[in-house]
Amino acid sequence: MTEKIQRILSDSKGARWTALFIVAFTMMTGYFITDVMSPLEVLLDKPVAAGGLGWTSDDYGFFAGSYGLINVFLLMLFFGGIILDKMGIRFTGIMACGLMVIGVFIKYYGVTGDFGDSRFTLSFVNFSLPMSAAVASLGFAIFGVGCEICGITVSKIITKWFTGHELALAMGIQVALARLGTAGAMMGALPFAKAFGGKVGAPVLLGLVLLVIGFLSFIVYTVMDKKLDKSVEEAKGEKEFEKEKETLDEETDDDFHFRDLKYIFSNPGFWCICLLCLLFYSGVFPFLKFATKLMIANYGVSEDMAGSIPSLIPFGTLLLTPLFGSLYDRIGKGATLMLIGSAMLAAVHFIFAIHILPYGWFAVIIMIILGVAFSLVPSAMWPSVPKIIPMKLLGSAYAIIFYIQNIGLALVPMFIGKVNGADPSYTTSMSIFCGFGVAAVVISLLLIAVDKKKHYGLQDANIKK
Ligand SMILES: N[C@@H](Cc1c[nH]cn1)C(=O)NCC(=O)O
Repeated sequence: MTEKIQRILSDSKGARWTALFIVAFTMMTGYFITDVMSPLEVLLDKPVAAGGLGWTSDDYGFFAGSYGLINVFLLMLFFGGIILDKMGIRFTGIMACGLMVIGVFIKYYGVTGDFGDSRFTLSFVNFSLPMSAAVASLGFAIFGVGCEICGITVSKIITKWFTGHELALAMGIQVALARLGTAGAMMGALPFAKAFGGKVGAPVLLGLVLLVIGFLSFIVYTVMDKKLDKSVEEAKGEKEFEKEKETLDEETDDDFHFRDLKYIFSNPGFWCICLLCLLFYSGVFPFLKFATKLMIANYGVSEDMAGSIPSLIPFGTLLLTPLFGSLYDRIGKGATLMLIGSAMLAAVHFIFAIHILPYGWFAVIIMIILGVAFSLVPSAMWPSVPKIIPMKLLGSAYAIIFYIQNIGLALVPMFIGKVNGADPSYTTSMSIFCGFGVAAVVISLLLIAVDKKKHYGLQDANIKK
């Protein structure tokens, strides 16, 4: 038995954890860029003459939501999943990293170029943005395509290496490292920009450099991926082994057929996860984009410290996501973890909406609770997908989930930007975020019921004894 277990590369603990850390680093640099401008709203809305970019809260909302625009309206994420299942991990990963770098380059040009007073206008839909916001949004939208496709690729990579091992722990650690990127951006971007004379471009340039290093590390991963495939091929010759590693063997790119997608679309558990993902993440990522200014406006936190409080959310998840992931691996109860996380999300946003205790220390406590919620749901949600969907369709399944999630990531910030313009007290926007939490609770309950009926095993441990 032991002899057989050593036969493919992913059975080596060292090899699979090395692979994980390499791709997790790439994702971390992507997450840094995703949120590098989130704490900078206070600089962006200063007039051009005062060193800002003269964006309104509406302009900023559009920019924040532009991340998901191409993914949603050009169905890029959907195609990304199919490309992943058809063309494989190495091709798709490199393509995604390339898109991220191009996108950030354009975004950097958007926030540093001299556009004077020029505006980008679509008069037939009554739409107008400062040119800097339009160019930065275009870059962010291209980056968003790359980052999301890279995300589904990394999820598939982890499933490929960790199925039958510490799958949820590995996914938890990847997400935790990604959050380190978010936390670094939330904490560091504003002080870094200020250190460079309040220049918004400085932290973006830093992100660009990190991203290029992340791209290089993905290229290193492709060497490991090739070696894993080779070891699987070699092991395939042995019938007995083939049977044992059925799941991994299924993952040959030739096995993907479009007609199989109906298996995904007709799966009720899959739809519950999609909806839960849309609702839960709409209550977290878009909230992060506005949280720094909320701290200044409603909790009297100084501009320099304001980004640090929301950064507690991703920082909290650093330890907790792997911890809850490991709990799921060993004890199970994945659907229950998602329910508890959703309930906490609703409670936190309710507290923000009703403005009780407007002190910085109280905001810190609430952010920590949100950090726990933000650990519970992802640590259980992402490793639950392979329990519902077979390996050969996993790329497409993650892509569809991310696609639906991106509808929220694109539209919610745009909507909230407008809402905050009309109601700067944040009561309306926080009530909307609370509504997402309540709806997520309802879907989590539904998921528990569907799991009971269909026996997906979401409440079962992942590690087979
Ligand atoms: N689809 C991503 C969203 C994202 C945010 N920043 C970069 N990508 C996602 O949901 N990833 C999983 C997670 O829990 O962060």
